[in-house]
Amino acid sequence: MEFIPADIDQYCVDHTTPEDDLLSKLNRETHAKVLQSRMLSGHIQGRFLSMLSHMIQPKLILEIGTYTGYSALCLAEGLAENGKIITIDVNEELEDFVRDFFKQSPLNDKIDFRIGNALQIIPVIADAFDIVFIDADKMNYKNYYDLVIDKVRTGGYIIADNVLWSGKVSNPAAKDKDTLNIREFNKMIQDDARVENILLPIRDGLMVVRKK
Ligand SMILES: C[S@@+](CC[C@H](N)C(=O)[O-])C[C@H]1O[C@@H](n2cnc3c(N)ncnc32)[C@H](O)[C@@H]1O
Repeated sequence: MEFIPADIDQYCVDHTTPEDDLLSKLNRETHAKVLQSRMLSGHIQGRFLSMLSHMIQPKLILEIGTYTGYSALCLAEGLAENGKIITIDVNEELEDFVRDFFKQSPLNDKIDFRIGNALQIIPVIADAFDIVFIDADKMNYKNYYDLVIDKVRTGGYIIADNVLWSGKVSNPAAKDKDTLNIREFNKMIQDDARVENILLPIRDGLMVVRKK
């Protein structure tokens, strides 16, 4: 679902810094070779994640849901010197594809790509995160949030993707499991006194949360 008219969307694209060659190739190859290519963040959201990362200059980013690595590469662009991004995905079938793209990036040394279930990997990470990007299975968004909130430094950020779920969140007739999960997640954030938050209608909706 498009939230803004196609001509305005195109105008935004035309007035946004283009993807670099590697991201453009990754975008193309994901669409040509990988199932469910809609999951890739894409140009505008990728530039937004990169911009946020440059503003925050994080030392440590956690990404939950690598897919083909597009958003990991965008987030890595703003890392502080000696900064690192840990990105986790459960899908081992994509591992070679993703590692091949990471190796072509000058940021490869800053990317710690882990294959496995994020629910099991996050509890054994001891460091404090400056940014967490939640972009995996929707039924576990609340669990991911609970797992990371104490590991985010004060003043750090959690960003969650797809929180508008193609607009279904505001349609009372939509009662499928993922919609209910995302709705509950959004309410949980809205009611959490430990954070302040803004829901931005970028692509499928980004919830940006700052830990007080
Ligand atoms: C929406 S895609 C991520 C897109 C990517 N962040 C981007 O913007 O290009 C969601 C990914 O989450 C992964 N995933 C689902 N459940 C997971 C889990 N329990 N642990 C780790 N990754 C998981 C899927 O394999 C899939 O690749």
